[in-house]
Amino acid sequence: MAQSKEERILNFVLQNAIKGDPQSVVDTIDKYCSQKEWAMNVGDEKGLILDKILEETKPSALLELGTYCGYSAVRIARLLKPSACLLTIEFNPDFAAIAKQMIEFAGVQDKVKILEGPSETIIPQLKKKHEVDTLDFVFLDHWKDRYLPDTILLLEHGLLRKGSVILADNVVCPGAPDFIKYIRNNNSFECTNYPSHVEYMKVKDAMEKAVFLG
Ligand SMILES: O=c1[nH]cnc2c(O)c(F)c(-c3ccc(F)cc3)c(-c3ccc(F)cc3)c12
Ligand SMILES: [Mg+2]
Repeated sequence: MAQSKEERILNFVLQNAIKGDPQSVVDTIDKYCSQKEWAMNVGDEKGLILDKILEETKPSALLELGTYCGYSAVRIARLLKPSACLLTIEFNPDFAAIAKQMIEFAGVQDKVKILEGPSETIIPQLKKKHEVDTLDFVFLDHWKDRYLPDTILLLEHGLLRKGSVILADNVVCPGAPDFIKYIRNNNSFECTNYPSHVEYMKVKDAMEKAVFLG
C-alpha cells in the first residue's frame, strides 16, 4: 500500500529528529513541510504566537481540537509544567495513529492524551469520562465549520471559567466567519487578532484569541 503524506512526515521525523526532544520534532516537521510536502501544521510562524500565548497563560488543563500529525500537541506539551495535561481530539483514525507515534517519539506522552472521535460527541463527555473540571486553554485547529458549534458546546457544558483562553487558527484562511462574528459580538469574550500567514506559505492568515470573562 502506498504511504500517506502523514506517514512520510512521521518517518522523516523518526529518521531525522532526536528521540525525546520535542523541539527537534517540531523543527524536523517544519523542515519537511516547508521543503518537501506542505501539510496543515500550525507551523513555525503561527507556532511562535501560540508559544507566547501559552507562556503568558501558563495553563494546566488544555484541550486541542484537531490533532492531525501531533505537531501542535508536541509544540504545546514542550512548554507545559509536568503536572499539566493536554487533551487532543482527532476525528480521523489514521491521523490519530500517526499523532500517537509522533507524541511518543517526542517523549511528551505523559502530558498528552489523544481522544479519537467527533468533537461534538467527546466535548460533552469531558467532565464525567475524562475528569476535566474547567479548561484553562483551548486550541481550535480542526474544521472551520465546527469552531462556533464546539465553542457553544464548551460553554453549555460549563467547561470554561473566568480567564479561560480560546485560541483559533485559520480565522482568515480558510476563515471561520460565523465564529468570528459570534465571539467578537459576545460581551463575555475579550478578543485579540494576531495577523500571520498560512503555514509554510506567503498567504495571509491570522489567529484569534478570545478570553472568557465569565
Ligand atoms: O482544515 C484545516 N484544519 C486545520 N488547520 C488548517 C490549516 O492550518 C490550513 F492552513 C488549512 C488550509 C488553508 C489554505 C489552503 F489552501 C489549504 C489548507 C486547512 C484546510 C482548509 C481547507 C481544506 F479543505 C483543508 C484544509 C486547515
Ligand atoms: Mg490550522
